[in-house]
Amino acid sequence: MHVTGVEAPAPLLKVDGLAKRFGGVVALSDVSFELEEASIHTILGPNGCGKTTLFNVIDGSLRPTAGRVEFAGQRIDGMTAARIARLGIARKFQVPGVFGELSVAQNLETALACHGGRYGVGALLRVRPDAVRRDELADLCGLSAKLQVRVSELAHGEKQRLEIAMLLAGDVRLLMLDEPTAGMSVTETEAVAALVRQLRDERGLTVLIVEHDLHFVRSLAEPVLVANEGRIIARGDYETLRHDPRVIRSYLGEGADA
Ligand SMILES: Nc1ncnc2c1ncn2[C@@H]1O[C@H](COP(=O)(O)OP(=O)(O)OP(=O)(O)O)[C@@H](O)[C@H]1O
Repeated sequence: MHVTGVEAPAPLLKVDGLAKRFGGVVALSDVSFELEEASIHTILGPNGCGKTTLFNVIDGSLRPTAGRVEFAGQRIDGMTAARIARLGIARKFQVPGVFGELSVAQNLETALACHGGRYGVGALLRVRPDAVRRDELADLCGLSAKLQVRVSELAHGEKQRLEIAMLLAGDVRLLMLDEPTAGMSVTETEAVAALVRQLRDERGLTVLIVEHDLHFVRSLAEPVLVANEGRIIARGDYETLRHDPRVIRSYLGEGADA
């Protein structure tokens, strides 16, 4: 619905006509979509459909062959990954990027010191940790009772949540998560879904997730983008999309009871 005279808010992320080729391989082809601020979207799609390439272009790891990416009204394709990160885009890879030999507290303090930007690497050890922010992040990822526990002793799901909290030590507006629930139990998966919703509801974060776990996508109950052969072929809520013949043909398969 469009109400005359009422401007829709500008999207936080705008992807327009994006294409990426690797020699003769077309990884992305005319991909366009927008993400509103404080929204959660999941990207579903078969292996090789271009999900990772899309993340790589958004976070500046790759330059697109054509098209543009705008973040908070600013064109970012072509910027370095470091500059894009400073603008407020954070990406979590599938394998938890945490320091196993350090405690939960030390991991969070390291992330805070790095994102502070005021300290050189050498000063990291001398800087007095911001205990208030550290404890706030520990609380966010549900690890307040495990601050002194060595991270290698945490469960897989706890490590994943810890890394998300570490990313939030910086000023993040868009969080990109690559299969955050891979290898998790149902309980752990639900804890990640709750955390993602909390980040959106309490911090106004925009979250873009690549995920194959349909239980997670379903329990999240947020809009889904379906990718196939380098294109976004459908967008909507999962309960509608799972009956869409294009989505069944390209991803879910006939007879899927997802
Ligand atoms: N650096 C590269 N050089 C050549 N081809 C590439 C490169 N990166 C990706 N591709 C190709 O681009 C296409 C999209 O790959 P991409 O990794 O983005 O898909 P994906 O949806 O993330 O797959 P998966 O779910 O398996 O991770 C594939 O055909 C892949 O082989």
